[in-house]
Order: sequence, then structure tokens, then C-alpha cells
Amino acid sequence: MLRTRIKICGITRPEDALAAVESGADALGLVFYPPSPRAVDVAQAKAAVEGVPAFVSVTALFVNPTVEEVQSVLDNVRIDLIQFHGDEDDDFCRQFKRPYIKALRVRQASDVVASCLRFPGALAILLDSYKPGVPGGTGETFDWSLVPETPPKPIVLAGGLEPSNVASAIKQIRPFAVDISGGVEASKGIKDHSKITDFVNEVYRVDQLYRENHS
Ligand SMILES: O=C(O)c1ccccc1NCC(=O)[C@H](O)[C@H](O)COP(=O)(O)O
Repeated sequence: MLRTRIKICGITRPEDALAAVESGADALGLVFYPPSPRAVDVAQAKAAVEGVPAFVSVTALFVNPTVEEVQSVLDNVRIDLIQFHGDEDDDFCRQFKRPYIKALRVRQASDVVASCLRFPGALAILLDSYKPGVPGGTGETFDWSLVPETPPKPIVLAGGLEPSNVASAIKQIRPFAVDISGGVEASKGIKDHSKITDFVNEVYRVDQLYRENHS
């Protein structure tokens, strides 16, 4: 079994990026969506990820951006992956020639399979909670029983994860990756480093248990 990958989203400060890297995160997320309390501009983003080693992926997150907005970020910040949270279609997402993740706010089971099929170019589908008018970062969980057992694409599970519930989530869904933002914050946009460590350790713990029970 592959271990569960860990993405810490909503990074705004270099010290939070380094804390996530030192804890063992696989990927970091930068929110390029101005209405978000975790939004960064190009200068903040560059500073935040400057010391991030190449083996940790940096993800740029957008909600219905223009082509120029995405391109400007790609031209100026080290970005390995793009994550789209709006109404973008597969053609839009693919044009930047970077691996991309499409976020889906889950309301019913059929949403998951349908989305995987609508985004053949996506590296993975990120499943998040549905809250009217809020494109992401809700801090709320959704009904995990809506996730099919064998989805057509790798699943990144998001929405209201915390150190205290991530083990149950992984046991139930076995996602490719877990994504957290609010659950490791001290306040909006500011990460709590001990919560990051607790979260990562909890993911490692449940993966280790799984390996022991399936060897
Ligand atoms: O974080 C935001 O404010 C945000 C705004 C608009 C679109 C996406 C946003 N965040 C995405 C994420 O941080 C995560 O991918 C995901 O939504 C999990 O967030 P959380 O429930 O806080 O763990």
C-alpha cells in the first residue's frame, strides 16, 4: 500500500511552510483567491515557499481565475501543481501544461464518479464539503459514505479534517491524500505548528496500523 500523502493548505508564511515540511508534509497549498482570509499575492507566495525543498510539492489554488492570473503566478512562483476550486472545465485546467487537481464539493455519491469522468486530465479529484456560496476552506466535514469504494481517479480528501478525525477518515475512505487547512490553524491564515505535527503523526500512525494488519 502507498502511504497516505499529506497536503497542508492555506500557507501564508515561510515559518508555516517550513514547519509543515519538517513535520513530514508532502505538499503545501497557496490560496490565490482574494476573498479568502488565507489569500496570498505573488510576493507573499514567493517568500512563503522560498525554502521549501524540491521534494515537497507546491500547489497553487484558484477559483475561476483568468488565464492571465494563473500564468502570472506560474511565471513568478515555484508551482508544481494547480488546484481549481471553481467552475473551470477540463480544457481550461489542462492548458497550463502543469499537473492539476480538480476540487469537487460533494453533495451526492454520483457527483464523485461524474466529476472524475468530466476531468480526464486531472491528476486527482479533491473532495470537499458543500456549503452554498463557499468554494472551499469551510472547515466542515461531509458525509464520507458518499465516496465510492473504487473511484476512477485518486482521491484527495478535504473538508474539516483535524488530528482527531483523520484516522477515521483514512480508515473509511483510504484516500490517496488528505488535505487540511483550518484544522491546523491558530487563526485564519496562521498555522499552529503543533497541530501540524499532530496531524502528520496521526496519518503516519494509522498508515502503520494498516500495514501491520495487512502484512
Ligand atoms: O482556504 C480557503 O479560504 C479557500 C477558499 C476558496 C477555495 C478553497 C479554499 N481552501 C481550500 C483548502 O484549504 C482545502 O483544499 C480544503 O478546502 C480544506 O479546507 P479545511 O476544511 O479548512 O481543512
